[in-house]
Amino acid sequence: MGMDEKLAIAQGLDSLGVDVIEAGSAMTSEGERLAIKKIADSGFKAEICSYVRALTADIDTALACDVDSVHLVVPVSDLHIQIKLKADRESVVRMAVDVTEYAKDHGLIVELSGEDASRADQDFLAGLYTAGIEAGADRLAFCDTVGVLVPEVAADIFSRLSRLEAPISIHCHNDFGMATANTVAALRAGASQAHVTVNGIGERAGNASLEEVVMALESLYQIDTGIRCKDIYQLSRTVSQMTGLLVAPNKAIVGENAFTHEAGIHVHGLLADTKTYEPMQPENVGRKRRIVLGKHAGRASVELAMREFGLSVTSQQLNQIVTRVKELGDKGKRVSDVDLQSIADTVLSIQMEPKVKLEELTVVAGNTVTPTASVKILLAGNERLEAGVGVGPVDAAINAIRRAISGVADVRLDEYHVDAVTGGTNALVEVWVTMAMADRKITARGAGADIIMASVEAVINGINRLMRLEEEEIARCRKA
Ligand SMILES: CC(=O)SCCNC(=O)CCNC(=O)[C@H](O)C(C)(C)COP(=O)(O)OP(=O)(O)OC[C@H]1O[C@@H](n2cnc3c(N)ncnc32)[C@H](O)[C@@H]1OP(=O)(O)O
Ligand SMILES: CC(=O)C(=O)O
Repeated sequence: MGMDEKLAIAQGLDSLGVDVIEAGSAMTSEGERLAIKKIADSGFKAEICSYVRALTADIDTALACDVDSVHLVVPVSDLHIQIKLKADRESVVRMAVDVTEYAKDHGLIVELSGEDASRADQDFLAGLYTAGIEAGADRLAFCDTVGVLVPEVAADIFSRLSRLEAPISIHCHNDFGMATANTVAALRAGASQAHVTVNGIGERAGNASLEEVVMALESLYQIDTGIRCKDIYQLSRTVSQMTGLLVAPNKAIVGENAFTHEAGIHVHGLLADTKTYEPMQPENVGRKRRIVLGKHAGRASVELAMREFGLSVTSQQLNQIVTRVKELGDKGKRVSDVDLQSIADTVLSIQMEPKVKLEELTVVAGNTVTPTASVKILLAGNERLEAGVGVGPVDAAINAIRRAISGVADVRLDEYHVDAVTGGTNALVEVWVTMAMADRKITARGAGADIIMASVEAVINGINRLMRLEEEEIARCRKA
């Protein structure tokens, strides 16, 4: 991340209500120093911290960035002391004490941290912490650097360390997928702070995730963390966009599917009470519930979708629609709103002419031209010609179509996703879009060997669906 990205994330963390922002390691690079200084000088409520090694030169670098505090890390396992640092236990304690005193003399808050603490001799570690407190350390930290803690051991260690005369943080890595569980166990046993990262990003398999730790404490232990939970999802999206690190769809709390339901049995239960299949309300973390259709759909979910479409169906028609949805699901397809509408139209024998039809599309792209598209469409039988430019040929084609229908249907493209269904450069692609007009949102699909045509098909399907929904809404209002 560059300075702008780091600053935006720091702003998000500060608004979320975190106590300390570790803004980076000041000794890393000039760019990192500029970013840390900018964050430190931004007047955030949170304490701004820099990671430092047990070296006075690192303290000087952090001081030049105007930080409030340092996360002063000292290797404490024999493996790290002897093999990595080529030192011994006594000299490590001396380094910790000397650099803590140096940092305190220069006005910094010091969090003295044991690196690889979970593989260290715990008596030696306790002695080092005590020496650090005597040298002025304000807080301590215990790093499970390679993620080998388990919750029982974390609880056992922290029930002893929490007797020391300084608050102590838990810092967990996720190599075995245990970071959240270990963090929560340490907090329950007396740790007073937790080091966490948004979306669980971090070295190797990452660190304990902020959203998981916060929501586990809030929902499972009824602990008020002081975090503005409703802003968690927005910050997760910001971090993902700014780092380019995609969040897995099934990631707890912030994954695309964390509040999405497809299974018919689940949707049936949810309709009676959302608590049946949701351990927390999606709104609590800034999310919305989504019900999608696929081969696991049941009558209850399809009936719900029909009601949302404003269609009333008989029990027999409902069964037919469910069967066709499952047939599509069996072919490995997600069922878009447009797919469902066309299934319902077939079963209910409804014949609708699409409002928008593509007549012609020409796209020019290459290394010496701005991608440009021209379209001829029929809009309710009237010919419209338009052109558009874009960052690429797909963008240009979609912009041209949106211009051709503007004034009649002002649609937004909220999400665009393309999958190669088969391999190779002649792959069959499937394009999936989420489109919106005013506050209505729908999904649509297009497929083919030509990525531009598949994209245009998906977008035109979506536009037709949105225009039809609007027409039906107007008709309902007139009737009422
Ligand atoms: C677990 C964690 O440490 S999480 C934080 C990790 N953060 C970073 O690594 C920040 C990014 N790192 C960097 O930009 C570079 O590694 C720098 C600028 C810090 C150092 O670069 P270099 O001087 O080229 O050293 P290099 O990275 O090869 O090796 C690290 C050096 O730090 C020493 N070191 C490592 N940890 C510590 C520590 N906690 N205290 C004191 N010295 C340490 C190593 O022994 C090694 O010293 P040596 O070069 O005298 O053998
Ligand atoms: C400091 C750190 O990231 C660790 O030891 O895990």
